[in-house]
Amino acid sequence: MNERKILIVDDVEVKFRVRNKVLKAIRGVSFDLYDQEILAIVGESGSGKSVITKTFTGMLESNGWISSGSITYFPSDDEGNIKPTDLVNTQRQITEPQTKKFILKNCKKIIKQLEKRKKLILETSVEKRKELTEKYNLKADEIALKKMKNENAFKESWFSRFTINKLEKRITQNKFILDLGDEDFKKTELNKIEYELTEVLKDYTQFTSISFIKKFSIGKAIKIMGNRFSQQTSLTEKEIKFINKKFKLKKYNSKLIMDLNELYKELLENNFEQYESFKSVEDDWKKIKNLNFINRKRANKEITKIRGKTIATIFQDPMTSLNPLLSVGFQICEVLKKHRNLSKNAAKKEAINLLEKVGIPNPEKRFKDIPSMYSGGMRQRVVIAIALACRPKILICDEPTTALDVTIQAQILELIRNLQKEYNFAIVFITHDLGVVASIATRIMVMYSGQVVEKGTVDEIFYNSMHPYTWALLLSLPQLGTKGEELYSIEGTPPSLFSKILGDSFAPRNKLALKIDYIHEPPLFKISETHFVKSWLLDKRAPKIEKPKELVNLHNFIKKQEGIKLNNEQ
Ligand SMILES: Nc1ncnc2c1ncn2[C@@H]1O[C@H](COP(=O)(O)OP(=O)(O)OP(=O)(O)O)[C@@H](O)[C@H]1O
Repeated sequence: MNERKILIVDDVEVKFRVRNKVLKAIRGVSFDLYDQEILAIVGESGSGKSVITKTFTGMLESNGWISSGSITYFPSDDEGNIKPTDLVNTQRQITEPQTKKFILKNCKKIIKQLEKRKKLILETSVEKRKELTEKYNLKADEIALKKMKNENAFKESWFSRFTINKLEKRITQNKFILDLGDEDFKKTELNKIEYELTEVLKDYTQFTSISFIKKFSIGKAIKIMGNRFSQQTSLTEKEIKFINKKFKLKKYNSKLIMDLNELYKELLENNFEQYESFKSVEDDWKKIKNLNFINRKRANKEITKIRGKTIATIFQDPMTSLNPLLSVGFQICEVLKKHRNLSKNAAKKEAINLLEKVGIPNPEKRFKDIPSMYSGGMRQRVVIAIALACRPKILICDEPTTALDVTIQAQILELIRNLQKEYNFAIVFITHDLGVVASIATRIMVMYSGQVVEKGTVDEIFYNSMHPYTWALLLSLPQLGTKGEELYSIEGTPPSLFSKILGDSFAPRNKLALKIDYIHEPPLFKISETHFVKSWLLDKRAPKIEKPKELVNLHNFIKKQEGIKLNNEQ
């Protein structure tokens, strides 16, 4: 495997706006993609396999956004120079105004609610709590009585229904105060609020837009502070006056300004140890500062270039990428002319060459045919030819063989593998079928409810997997089934991504779940340089669990099987 990283994805979170609610589809995903490797992403439907790749192809739907994390892409140009590109920042610039508006509105709403809760907890004394409990218990009784006594009238009267609803709502809202028992409970509740506040502020800061005049004064204040921090010299009287007047006294409801104010205090005391924190705030500032019309246009251009040219995608349904009314040859030529600046004749010659490369018989003749005149497998070959026309550095294969029958599936896999060897691009191969990736991948990443739960080389995943979810995926391999018996399937369903997931998201479906799985999220345990597992079972204190017996001899079993062949065993 080539050691050069072509993509670094670090702690990425993706959210979607769905009918005024927020769904968190990706929850802190990190991985590296090496040049020329084949990385497979496996997991059930909805685990986030497609969404994570859309973050670097710039194809996130307009209701989605990357709420935190970084994605750096290191493509090399024709001269072999590498120019790192910050894909998160580029995409942030092109987030739809409507989505941006929603993010800010939603953040403001949550910040307000959290601040209110925090204030309530801090201000509510034991006596006050008692008084409230009595009052609301009384009200609750009152409502129950009213409902019971006057069921019909309640149904008919809009006003009484309205009042009772309002009262019930208020009781639920204040319920957590009534439930606030001892000081410890109060402290945990406050910690939770603080955590949630930092989370929303992360989003808020990234999408806040600041007026030109404010931008100027904040920018100048940051420049002054930057100089003082790096030179380790005190602020002059004039500088203090400027910051106090123009910036410090202003209340911008933003985390960045709050952080800057803290750092300003440190500077006033000549404490220069906070330089690192200052630099990270300065980085955040650069992102906010750049959110403007010109940069939006520039980012749009850059994303189109990346999307079309250097990172290409093949989808499950070839018709997603093909125009049914235009000839296949014309469609390939268009790409060649646009992305490789070829003349009409040269494009035609190259298109026929590509059709031949992907195994279309009689390419000169088939050049003029429209997609419906091709079979499913042949159409997928055409899509691969279009992807190749762009000379991609990364090829995303999103379930490219799922809709095809088994023989065609094997042929397409073979084709992708051969082309990868010839053209030396990296592949991210998405599938829910571990059997398919076994023969093609160098590394496998297992995803569950928007997180990576295990990643390793193909050998590590097949012969030494340690996460119960990976075991379940392996056990569902059709090749492991016994004739006449029902195939293994994972019980239950993944959690809703609309609400916050506490602890290990797989716990409710995992028979081996420990108590801690329901409380704390497990960290990613490092097993080897290439193998990582996100499960409390790997903690020193956890009971020793053996993997299912069916998987113990998987090595021998696979060797005997026709269906699966690991990539390194060819
Ligand atoms: N545009 C969108 N709006 C709202 N939710 C979305 C959107 N796109 C994806 N999601 C949600 O994000 C989650 C992850 O979706 P994703 O398509 O990545 O799953 P997947 O693992 O690729 O599954 P599949 O194999 O079914 O494609 C799902 O819960 C999905 O409903």
